[in-house]
Amino acid sequence: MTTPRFFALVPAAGIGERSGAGMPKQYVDIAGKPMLAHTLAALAAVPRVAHTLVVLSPDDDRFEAALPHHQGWVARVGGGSRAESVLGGLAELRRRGATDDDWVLVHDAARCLLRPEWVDALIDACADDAVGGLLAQPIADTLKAGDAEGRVTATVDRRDKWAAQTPQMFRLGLVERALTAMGAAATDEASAVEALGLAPRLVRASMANFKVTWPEDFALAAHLLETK
Ligand SMILES: Nc1ccn([C@@H]2O[C@H](COP(=O)(O)OP(=O)(O)OP(=O)(O)O)[C@@H](O)[C@H]2O)c(=O)n1
Ligand SMILES: C[C@](O)(CO)[C@H](O)COP(=O)(O)O
Repeated sequence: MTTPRFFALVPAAGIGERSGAGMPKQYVDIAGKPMLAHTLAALAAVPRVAHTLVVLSPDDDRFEAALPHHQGWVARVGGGSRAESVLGGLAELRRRGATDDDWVLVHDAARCLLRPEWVDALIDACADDAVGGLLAQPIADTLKAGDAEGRVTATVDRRDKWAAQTPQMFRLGLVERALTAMGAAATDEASAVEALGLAPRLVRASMANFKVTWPEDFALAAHLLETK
């Protein structure tokens, strides 16, 4: 049996509607570079990652101008949901030689605060795991359920709750089967794997690995990148 390799897959085919940026948020300039460039630089600094594949929308006409010196793998195989974009990327990894047993670390383009040491920690924790796992943060705040009027309907027991982050690391064959079965309803890879009856490993991460989602997140990300 050949030694499994580690590939990173970065879905970057979203439109960033919640960000209010008026353009796909992965191309918004943060601390002097497009958000996506920060994300890719962190993954490129992990020697165990053999290749990183960026998944763009088939309509993307910004990538080459935004990242003119990029030399890594890029494919315009994104879909209408994050899960479809990841599935398109997995098929592309196969076309480029990846096989069922290789590990794939799926990481949101929008988590541009990623640090190489967090990726290494995930790989160290999961490389010998039968299922795989994800970076995640135990919930520190009291957790509320709310209704459409913005009123609390319940306080949710937070003791076993974690906020899922990325990268999420699974074998190519497993994550492809899981996402194919669950489809667009899968908001992350782990939930699709869970639906197969498996229990991904939770690897404690940092709050700083947050996903730039809302308009105010750009300033926070810029501050953290400028002061790191
Ligand atoms: N059809 C999609 C939707 C999302 N993504 C990617 O999945 C990651 C996480 O998604 P999210 O933060 O929700 O990004 P957007 O979908 O762009 O944002 P929004 O939901 O606000 O439109 C992002 O890197 C985004 O580019 C993708 O590749 N393909
Ligand atoms: C994958 C993810 O970042 C884990 O928290 C999250 O589920 C993505 O959700 P989004 O609605 O696509 O931003």
